[in-house]
Amino acid sequence: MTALSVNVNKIAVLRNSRGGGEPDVVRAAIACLDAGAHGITVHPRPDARHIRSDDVYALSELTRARGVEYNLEGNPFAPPRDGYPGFLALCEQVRPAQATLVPDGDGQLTSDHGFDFARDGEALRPLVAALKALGCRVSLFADAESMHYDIAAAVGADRIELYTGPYAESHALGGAPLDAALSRFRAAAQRAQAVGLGVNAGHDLSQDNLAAFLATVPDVLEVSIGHALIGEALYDGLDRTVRRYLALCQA
Ligand SMILES: CC(=O)[C@@H](O)[C@H](O)COP(=O)(O)O
Ligand SMILES: NCC(=O)COP(=O)(O)O
Repeated sequence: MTALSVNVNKIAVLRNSRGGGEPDVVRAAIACLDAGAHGITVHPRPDARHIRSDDVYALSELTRARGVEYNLEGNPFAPPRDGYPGFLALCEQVRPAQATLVPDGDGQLTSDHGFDFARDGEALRPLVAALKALGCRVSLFADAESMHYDIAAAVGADRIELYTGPYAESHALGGAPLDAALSRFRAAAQRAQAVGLGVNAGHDLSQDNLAAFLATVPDVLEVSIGHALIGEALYDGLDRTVRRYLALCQA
């Protein structure tokens, strides 16, 4: 079975658009967990465009109280700034069950690539060690095309998270592009698993494209899903939407 971690960034986008506290990120996370989600993901960004440090702390308390996985995603190389203590400092403060390192910058609309392990491996090694010393499982955001998962394993990572944005784009095209993407992601998961890494997946996964992905890519341990899920929940509600994703994860 694949675990579902719901990313609640988008609830914070809506809240921040007006200031104040509504919609409430913690209340939304509770609704997802009550529906059976296995965990909660957030990806705080240094510009605080959505999730802020106080959300990270509040969701840490919630996930700890509920005994579910907390997956904190972020760029470990982004320097601290006012209101953002840095990814490692946040992890020290809340000790998430899983820390997912993502090589993205403020200028990006959203995450759009994984690590270049041949280039970044040695810089990642001490960060992975520090996070593991805090008790976090460490996952590294990775492109399906990477031929260097062995380096991710060698620097101590437990898992990779396959960046599924390109898969979602190919799924929308269907036909040969979809078949090629499915083969590419299947081969990527197999290469990672062959060097001892667990495989997570995320970005732009949706009710439309998730089933084909999970049916083809072997042993995906966790998917983290936010943008599509929160959008779909506007029509159907969080409870029903999360339950539909869970059914897809368990199929
Ligand atoms: C790493 C990843 O794919 C997600 O964490 C995604 O980047 C969510 O971030 P935004 O909600 O800021 O787009
Ligand atoms: N790690 C991916 C994630 O948390 C959610 O990505 P998206 O579903 O918002 O694209």
